[in-house]
Amino acid sequence: MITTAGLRKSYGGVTAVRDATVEVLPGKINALIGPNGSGKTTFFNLVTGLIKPDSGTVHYRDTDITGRSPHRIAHLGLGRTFQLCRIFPRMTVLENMLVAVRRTRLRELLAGIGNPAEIERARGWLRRTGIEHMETAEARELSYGQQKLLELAAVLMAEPELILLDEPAGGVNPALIERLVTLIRELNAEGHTFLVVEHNMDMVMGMSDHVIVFDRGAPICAGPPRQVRSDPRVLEAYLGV
Ligand SMILES: Nc1ncnc2c1ncn2[C@@H]1O[C@H](COP(=O)(O)OP(=O)(O)OP(=O)(O)O)[C@@H](O)[C@H]1O
Repeated sequence: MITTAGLRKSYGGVTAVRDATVEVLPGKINALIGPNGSGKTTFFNLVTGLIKPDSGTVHYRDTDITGRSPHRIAHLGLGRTFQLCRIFPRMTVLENMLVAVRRTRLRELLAGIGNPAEIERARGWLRRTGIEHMETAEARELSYGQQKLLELAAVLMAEPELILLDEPAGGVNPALIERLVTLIRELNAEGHTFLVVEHNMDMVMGMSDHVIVFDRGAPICAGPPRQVRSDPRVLEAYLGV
């Protein structure tokens, strides 16, 4: 679904991503793992247009999206969350949902806010993420885990085909992680493809179909969890053995 070829990004003397030729499989739960600083977030930012590569290409299905702006890429059907949750803290939960939809023109945005059909759709996603009872609360009143669920619910308002999650379980309590995994599995069964960056290995190995491993900016192996888990290159990357 996403194919990158020879993707590269450097910051001064640091090469954050190098030789990244990666395939994100359609219809699957794909995971991207690797030690701290191995280039996962930079790779996400390159794919979603937040930063431009020094060289290499990114394709979404058959479309070359290299260097396109984030909103143009989002319009094609890519939705993403951030490692440090991005919501509007002083807006209510429902308002966060209504401003999140895939609209860039102010007129359309304002039309969505009072639109009963949009409000119903927003409530539907809040129900699915289990935070519908917080609808009128300001987003900052939610626990960190609930804020991450809100961010995902807001992403779902745009009905993305591919959903990229950056450390969805980071700082989230085990009960909410379980809810999140169930939701990811259900959404995947309904046709959404996932690419998830995550350090929680139990979560990654338990739910993913395809795991891509980065080390020092480059992909070192990819495959089903069982294969990746026993790959000596992965053990070396993590343990430095
Ligand atoms: N804007 C930037 N300026 C300078 N260096 C950067 C920048 N962004 C990333 N880097 C460097 O690039 C490398 C890869 O960083 P990146 O955040 O992509 O790794 P990561 O695998 O997502 O790490 P983590 O698991 O800790 O989130 C690191 O050495 C980092 O310090």
